[in-house]
Amino acid sequence: MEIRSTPIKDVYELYPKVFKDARGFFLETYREDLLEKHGINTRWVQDNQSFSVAGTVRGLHFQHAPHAQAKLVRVISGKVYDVCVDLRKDSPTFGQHHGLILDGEQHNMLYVPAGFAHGFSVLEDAVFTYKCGSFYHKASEGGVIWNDAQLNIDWQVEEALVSEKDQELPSLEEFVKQTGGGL
Ligand SMILES: Cc1cn([C@H]2C[C@H](O)[C@@H](COP(=O)(O)OP(=O)(O)O[C@H]3O[C@@H](C)C(=O)[C@@H](O)[C@H]3O)O2)c(=O)[nH]c1=O
Repeated sequence: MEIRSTPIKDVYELYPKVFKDARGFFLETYREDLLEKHGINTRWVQDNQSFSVAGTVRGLHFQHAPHAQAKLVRVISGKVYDVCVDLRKDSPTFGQHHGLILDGEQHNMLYVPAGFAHGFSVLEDAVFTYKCGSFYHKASEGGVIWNDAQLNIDWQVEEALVSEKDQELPSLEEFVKQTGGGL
């Protein structure tokens, strides 16, 4: 597995080695020792899975401290454009995002630290799965609107299918006011 740093500190892309043969393929989907080499010592406590039709956008989500979640995200089948947004107060890259294609061919992953909002758009019907470093805590859920003008994320979908809950998320500007500058 190759772990690559990104323009945003503490965010990593992971590319597992995929062994293909006549039966199909094999890959390691999680290696604690390799993540530890990058200072990632997250104790993963919850795994989630969702399925989304093409055109869906889920996000941008986070949980407030003390229930903030690191996430290790990947696609089992299909293709998404996955995005994390740096919302760490005082981070030099606050408000910047990192996006990449995750798909069921490369089986690549993104490590999203706590302090980031996360979301994805679905380019081909996708089964999405992720590990979480903290349990789901409904009262701590927060987010930023997916199509925020300041964030200016190119989601690569024409007509986005977005949940009612996600349509009501605040803008980045409102989020900054509410939180006094970030997470
Ligand atoms: C996230 C989550 C949701 N749920 C429930 C709440 C709700 O009734 C139903 C669907 O929840 P949502 O609409 O929030 O699901 P979804 O929009 O897929 O939420 C997820 O989006 C991506 C982008 C993330 O980064 C995740 O952390 C998570 O926030 O599932 C749980 O029971 N446990 C969980 O951990």
